[in-house]
Amino acid sequence: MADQLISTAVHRELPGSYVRPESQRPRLDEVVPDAQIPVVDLAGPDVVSRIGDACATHGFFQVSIYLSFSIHIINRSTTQLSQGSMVSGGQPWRAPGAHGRHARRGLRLLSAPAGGEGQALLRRPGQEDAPLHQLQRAKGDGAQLARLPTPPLPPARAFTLSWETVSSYCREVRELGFRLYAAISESLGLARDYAEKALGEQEQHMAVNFYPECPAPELTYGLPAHTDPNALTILLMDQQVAGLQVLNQGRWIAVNPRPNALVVNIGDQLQALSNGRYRSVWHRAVVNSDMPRMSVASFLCPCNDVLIGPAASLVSEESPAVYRDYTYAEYYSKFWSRNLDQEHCLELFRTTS
Ligand SMILES: O=C(O)CCC(=O)C(=O)O
Ligand SMILES: [Fe+2]
Repeated sequence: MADQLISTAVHRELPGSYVRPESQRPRLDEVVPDAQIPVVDLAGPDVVSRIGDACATHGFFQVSIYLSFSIHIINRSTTQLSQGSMVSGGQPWRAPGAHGRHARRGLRLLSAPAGGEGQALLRRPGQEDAPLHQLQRAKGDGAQLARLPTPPLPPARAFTLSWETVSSYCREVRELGFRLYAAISESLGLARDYAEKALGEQEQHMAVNFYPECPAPELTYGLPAHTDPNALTILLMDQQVAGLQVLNQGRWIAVNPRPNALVVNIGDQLQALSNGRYRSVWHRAVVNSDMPRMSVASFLCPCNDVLIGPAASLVSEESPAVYRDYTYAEYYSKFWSRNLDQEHCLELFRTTS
């Protein structure tokens, strides 16, 4: 038990508490199945302008990458999980303490059986070896998770990964994030180190999302529509099972997994910094009836007390500041004090002029 990362219930019937009211269901028949979000090859031509275009039009893109060992292993693990096999070896996952204060909030373990509701656990430093069922539910800075009701938690599935694999994955994704910050800054006409400096010392949070197969995907969500409150998110998706959907020009489009690619999206803080030119768009995860799905999200988060607002050189008489300055701490607490699928949280920070 102690070395199990994820365990969850498999429901044969969708429990009533997960059934969404008619008006809030995903309407899967209206989703565009084969739309493409932009793909950027970091080793290819015009990287900066392609990233800039993607951030302005979709807020989402896929980056083709060379699959390093750690990315490959994690990729294979998430995919094998959906195929029903176990992956084992080395130490279990634990809070990435090697990143010290960058990982203050620990590793979020989130299982969302068949709904926007689910088990939410936060593995804090010092709790690494606690059996999953004994972990505290998230509190304090993880308050957003603590709102979720607890489903039964039999140890149905598990996998373990070595500590070295997880920590080198965290490091590589962080480096990729900083490369992307540089390209994003340049595409806005800012110095290449603008975003990295303006957002202060970055925390890196990771979420492992596990979506069990669901008998009635049309009645519920894996993760309801939301925007990401942080600056930049890098998502490793199951290679076999689609589930991520993105709102584009008023329609939900399915993001189909690509081999050797990670999905990147602009979070609310880069929308603010770009004075609204780049978009932190609504996205959601749906479940499916045949296979479970897993995704691993890495969130680059600004320093809590740094002042965030539109970059000065993007503000002019013709293009006044769309948002007021605020600290990330203020933003973050506002974000989680509302329902996720209410209005875009940045609207609450709009300038009145
Ligand atoms: O599982 C997915 O595809 C989406 C995950 C996500 O949006 C998140 O963790 O914020
Ligand atoms: Fe998200």
